[in-house]
Amino acid sequence: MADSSSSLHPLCGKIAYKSYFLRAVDLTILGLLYSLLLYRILHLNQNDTVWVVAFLCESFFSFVWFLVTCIKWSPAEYKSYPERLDESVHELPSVDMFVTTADPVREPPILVVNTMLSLLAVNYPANKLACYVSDDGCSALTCFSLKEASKFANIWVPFCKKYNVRVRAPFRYFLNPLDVTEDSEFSKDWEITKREYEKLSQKVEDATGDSHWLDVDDDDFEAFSNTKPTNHSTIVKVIWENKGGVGDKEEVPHFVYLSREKRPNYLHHYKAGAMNFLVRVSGLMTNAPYMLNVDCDMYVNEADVVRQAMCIFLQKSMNSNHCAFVQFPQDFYDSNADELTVLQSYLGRGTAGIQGPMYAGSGCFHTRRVMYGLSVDDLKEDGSLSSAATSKFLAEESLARDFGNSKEVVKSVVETLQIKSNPQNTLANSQSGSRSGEVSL
Ligand SMILES: O=c1ccn([C@@H]2O[C@H](COP(=O)(O)OP(=O)(O)O[C@H]3O[C@H](CO)[C@@H](O)[C@H](O)[C@H]3O)[C@@H](O)[C@H]2O)c(=O)[nH]1
Ligand SMILES: [Mn+2]
Repeated sequence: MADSSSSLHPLCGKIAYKSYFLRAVDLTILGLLYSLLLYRILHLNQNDTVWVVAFLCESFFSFVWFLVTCIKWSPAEYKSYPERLDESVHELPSVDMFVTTADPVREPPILVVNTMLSLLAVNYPANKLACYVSDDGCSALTCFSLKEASKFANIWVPFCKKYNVRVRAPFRYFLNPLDVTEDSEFSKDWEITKREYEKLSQKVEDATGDSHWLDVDDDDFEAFSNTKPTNHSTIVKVIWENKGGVGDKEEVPHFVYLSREKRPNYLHHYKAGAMNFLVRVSGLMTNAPYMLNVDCDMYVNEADVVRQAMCIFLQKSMNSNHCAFVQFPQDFYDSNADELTVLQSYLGRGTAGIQGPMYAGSGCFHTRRVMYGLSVDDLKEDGSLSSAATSKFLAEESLARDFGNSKEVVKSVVETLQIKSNPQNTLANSQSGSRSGEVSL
């Protein structure tokens, strides 16, 4: 699907931050720690409990410092060049974007709406993206808010792309007042978009306080009647389907609301269970080879995020199977998260220099094949399955054991494992009969 020419300009590069001075500092501290331990051992008096406890604590700290020194030894960072993507990749691959939410009170719908809007507005061909929101709260209010937000998306997404807005979550973007010296067309558009966002927020707020809107004769919310968050059938709703042509900037990506079946006495496995469900449903609907997961209380703060991830996945100077996931660092605006910055800049860069970053949950792109259990050893140079892997993964029994009885899901898994591009089904078809748990998962 994606093909990159033997371009002289790489799509990404690893920047090393090796520093002999920092290495010397780390080694000196390590040396001092070990001499302290030696001193403790030489003067160890079995009866002095305090001395023994101090020795044990210092031993532990020295061990941790040894690990930290190893991790920080060759720090590095990956830099991507998304501006080179179009010249070296003929056709960008599709990406399924997953948002998980669980509770409309702890995670207010306007938050989820902002996460989803920031994802819909990223710089990437809209017909290559699909956004799926999994709602473990089975909340009609969340569904209603997302439906309203999808109307606003038709204004917000073109606005972001026209003016190359950096932060594409409206609640953050509109925190900054309009600079009056801006050109008039922009300020007019800005005012209109802001007004529309305020209308949307007001609608969501009104609906939160008053459930009368639920009585409205709207088929969309019928599925929520007589449901409890812990006891209900599957609900799948295609809120917006992208039917536009290739590269039309004004298009909004596919957008689907899901609430997986839950029953009392059945473990639902929290976010992991929701992700599992998202992978299966998206496999039936869009089956993109890449997927991104974002928690509903986060948003995309870099519009080029998908293109940046693709630079790393599609870098041809490396083996095409070299990369299983791309993890973006998380940033927090509402808490004092200095310790996270320290973690990211020291340990994050350190692990990036060794093999790659650690998986940290939200903000991570995975290849779908890796999610289905493949590893580099199962693949040939060209990315196809080795003969051992073919018999291991494609045998009927192992497919049934790992992916269940649904023939449709198994078919989509086989297509993914064999990298066969499936003919684009319309979302509405794949959703047929799904109103109350009839989807075959
Ligand atoms: O039954 C559940 C419970 C949680 N969630 C969702 O899972 C996500 C994470 O849950 P949360 O309770 O917010 O976990 P945190 O500890 O805040 O998040 C940390 O742990 C998450 C799970 O590993 C990672 O995704 C995050 O990046 C990491 O910051 C949220 O979007 C929730 O809505 C569900 O979908 N279903
Ligand atoms: Mn959280």
